[in-house]
Amino acid sequence: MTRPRTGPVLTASDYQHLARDVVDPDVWDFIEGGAESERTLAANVAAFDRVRLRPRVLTDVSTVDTAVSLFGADFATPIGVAPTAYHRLVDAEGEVATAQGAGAAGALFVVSVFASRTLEDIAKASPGGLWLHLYWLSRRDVLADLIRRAADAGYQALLLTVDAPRIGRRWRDMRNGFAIGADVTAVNIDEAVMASTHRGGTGRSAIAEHAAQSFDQTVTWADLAWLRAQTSLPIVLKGILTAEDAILAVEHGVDGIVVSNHGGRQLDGAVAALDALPEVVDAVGGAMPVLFDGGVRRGTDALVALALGARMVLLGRPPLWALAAGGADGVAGLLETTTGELAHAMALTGRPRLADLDRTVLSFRVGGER
Ligand SMILES: Cc1cc2nc3c(=O)[nH]c(=O)nc-3n(C[C@H](O)[C@H](O)[C@H](O)COP(=O)(O)O)c2cc1C
Ligand SMILES: CCCCC(=O)C(=O)O
Repeated sequence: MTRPRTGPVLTASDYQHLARDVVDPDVWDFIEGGAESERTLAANVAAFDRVRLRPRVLTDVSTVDTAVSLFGADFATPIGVAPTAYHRLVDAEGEVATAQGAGAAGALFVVSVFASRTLEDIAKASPGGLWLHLYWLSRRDVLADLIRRAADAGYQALLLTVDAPRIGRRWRDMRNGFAIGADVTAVNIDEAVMASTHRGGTGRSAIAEHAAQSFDQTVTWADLAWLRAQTSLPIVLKGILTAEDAILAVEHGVDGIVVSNHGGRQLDGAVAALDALPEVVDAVGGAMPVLFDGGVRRGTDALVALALGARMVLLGRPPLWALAAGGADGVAGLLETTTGELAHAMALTGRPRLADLDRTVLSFRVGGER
């Protein structure tokens, strides 16, 4: 995609180019990179390029409605912000600015457990809906404390990421000896738990080493009962790619799932997120909302995922590009732009309501389905 160096910022790709000029090269690799050969990272984006749309005509598209509600909260857009760690790596205000931008756009913001601003400061600054993301840390006392703080601060749901019992082998980070700079910390977790994230070294990623030390790799479906007992907030699992696991999620009484391969950062060679979406939606059969992330870069991408049955789509890297390029205004601008593209695509496909979006809008086969 080409872009003028100056001039209006029209697309997510424009924010990406602007961000590249201002972000430290090692941080850029951390953001942009995926696991190993980055095949799944590439597949996520390529999957959208295989899809073409079947527009219907002569429907009244004078009003297009992108509003959606989830767990009793209303959002102006079905395009939200996925959990990503350490926003202060790219902006001094970090997650506070992201929350302001997402809230201004009426979008959901899922705050990473590795946020670099406190949950309370983010909540105070946020005019919109927030969820808290968790990794299953070995220290259950730390988890229980985070869950209590999230509820107290008004977070509306918990999102547990289940595709990262250990962190993917991200060659870029390993080659860079990537570590989190001393000025950026995961302030919501004990410094003692987080100390190793600051210690890089040749051939090693400090983040991966930290996860190996602090994540509980023994966790199974049975442990979800412990989480359920900690909170009355909805619990959403992120990182489901198969019908088998979707059915287990329903059986274990979770409240929602996110179809995701972690933006190609975990299992290299995993199925493209879009290709996994139809089988998961079909397996869930409407029992709970299915969300989606991975490779969404345009409104038409969001439309495709929504048409396959996603209730909401999340963006991972693009909000970081926008935050780096323009702070809170950048994040709001990105979400408003992408939502505008979605609304435009809904009008031009003759489907002015989200409820009108179904698989008849897709002409190419995705994940073995239409
Ligand atoms: C820099 C970065 C940090 C991330 N941190 C987290 C995290 O803390 N927890 C998590 O579940 N996913 C994390 N992710 C994955 C995103 O939530 C999301 O699944 C992925 O980025 C979506 O793909 P996309 O970047 O193509 O939109 C991270 C992704 C990036 C790029
Ligand atoms: C230790 C976890 C780092 C955040 C993460 O999940 C990612 O980089 O994808």
